[in-house]
Amino acid sequence: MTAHAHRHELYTVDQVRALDRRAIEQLGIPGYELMQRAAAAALVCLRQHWPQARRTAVYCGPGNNGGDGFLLAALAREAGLHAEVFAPAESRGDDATRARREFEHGGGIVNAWNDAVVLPAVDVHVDALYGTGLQRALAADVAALVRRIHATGAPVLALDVPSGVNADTGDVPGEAVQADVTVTFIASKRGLYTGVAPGYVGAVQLESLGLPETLWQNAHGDAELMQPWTLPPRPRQSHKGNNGHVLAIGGDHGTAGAIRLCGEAALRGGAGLVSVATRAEHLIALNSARPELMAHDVNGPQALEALLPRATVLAVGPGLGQGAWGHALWLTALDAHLPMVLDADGLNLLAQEPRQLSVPAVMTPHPGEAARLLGCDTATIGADRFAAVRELARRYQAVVVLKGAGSLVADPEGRVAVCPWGNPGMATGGMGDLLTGIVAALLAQGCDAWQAATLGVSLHARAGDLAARHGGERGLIATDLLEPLRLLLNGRES
Ligand SMILES: NC(=O)C1=CN([C@@H]2O[C@H](COP(=O)(O)OP(=O)(O)OC[C@H]3O[C@@H](n4cnc5c(N)ncnc54)[C@H](OP(=O)(O)O)[C@@H]3O)[C@@H](O)[C@H]2O)[C@@H](O)CC1
Ligand SMILES: Nc1ncnc2c1ncn2[C@@H]1O[C@H](COP(=O)(O)OP(=O)(O)O)[C@@H](O)[C@H]1O
Ligand SMILES: [K+]
Repeated sequence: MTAHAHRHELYTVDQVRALDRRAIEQLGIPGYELMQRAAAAALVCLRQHWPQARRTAVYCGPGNNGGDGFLLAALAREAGLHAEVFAPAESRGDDATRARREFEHGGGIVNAWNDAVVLPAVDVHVDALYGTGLQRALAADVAALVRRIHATGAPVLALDVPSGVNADTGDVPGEAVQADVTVTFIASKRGLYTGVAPGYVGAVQLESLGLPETLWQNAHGDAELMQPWTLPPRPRQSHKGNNGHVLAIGGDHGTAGAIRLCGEAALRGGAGLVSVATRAEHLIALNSARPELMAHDVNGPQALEALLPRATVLAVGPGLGQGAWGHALWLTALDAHLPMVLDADGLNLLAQEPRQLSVPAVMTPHPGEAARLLGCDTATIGADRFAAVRELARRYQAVVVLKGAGSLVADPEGRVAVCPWGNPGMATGGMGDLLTGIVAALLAQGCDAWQAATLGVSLHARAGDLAARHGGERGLIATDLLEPLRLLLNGRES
């Protein structure tokens, strides 16, 4: 393991607990010392982010997260800051109880919390209510406290995890603290990076608490955080035949846009040739809008079969529909045994008619499509996106992208990568069609399914961020991503 390689790894709560135990038992560092180090690191973080802050309020829960908070308050007082502590519950456990006493022995006062308490005017609120031990939705009185904290408008530093966020899954079963900064200890918790959690964590800062690198050796996480990379430059002698031929299949009546976006993204993703198999009525518009696309009138399976021998990768689904035309093309495409990306109605048809996919295959469901494929509702998908994406990959023996904030990619063996890029400007029609085209183009250029899916997701999300940086999130449209995508693909923008 290279230095700090664990920083790219994401851990489950159980794995984090095992690391804590390892630090205590194998390195001989007592839990209370870890708590002291966490508090010290949190104070440094607070002063870095809010150097002018003089008045703070620290909200301490019953467990060790609350213990971190008491010790932070004690250190803040020693450093000359005003730190007012509110504890909605009694402390439990030796370390948390000891931390509370240490704060009180230093002259600190612990204010009980009830609805009548008036929150002081502070520069920063510190959330030490719950960390990795959160078991369920915040109780009504704590949820009310959280709302009152937010209503003050002052910034919030969350210790380890914003309270109310499930650090394992990224789910928020009730109310949660909306942090500006989350300082997280020892290891990155996987739940902070996907689903609704990214809306609560703010900037995440990992503090390793001075623990030696040996702690993480042979203690791999459950998932990996994607790192920015791209394909190497093309060989000078490259010709279009070396770069694959994507055949995009879709665009039923009224949905020509979806298949055009997919095709254009495959071109900008570097495919050597891109053909589109679609309805006759779309040909003129497609040809005039993007002459580089080879648009074919495909009225049924036979016409599609005629195109298959020249294709190296299929992109199946954007605008395909679920009618007789779409279904017939879908069956023909799946029987072709070519590498493929399956999206949109390609996935909806699969949900209705489950079958084995040829290898390599990449599936790109959003949570709604994932729910149809797994026969559950979208809330179940959101409650544990890691479990959902793994189950899809296992069941269909494909690489699966579960889209949405913090997109996940899983392979059938359970490997998972998490995308830290992307923004809400991308929540607009057509963005998914682009991803399908990009992943197909990468498969066409020789990537395996895992590489194509992870690189495709990362380039797509980073292109979204680059486009939003220039023009803002609202009003961002799918085609805005095509030029930044090309820059990123060629390593021209980081
Ligand atoms: N271990 C270490 O070495 C280090 C740990 N560190 C810190 O410890 C944190 C983990 O501490 P923790 O395990 O004590 O869990 P924590 O989140 O404080 O809560 C547990 C308490 O809350 C309760 N409870 C849970 N959910 C609830 C709910 N919704 N509503 C009401 N109650 C609820 C639960 O009670 P129960 O559900 O069991 O009845 C239990 O009493 C970690 O995030 C980090 O900050 C650092 O100091 C570095 C070293
Ligand atoms: N809030 C967000 N943060 C990050 N990425 C997002 C967000 N909303 C949408 N996206 C991304 O945009 C794409 C939307 O795809 P999809 O839902 O299939 O849209 P469409 O079907 O309209 O093309 C996905 O890649 C998704 O991850
Ligand atoms: K917290």
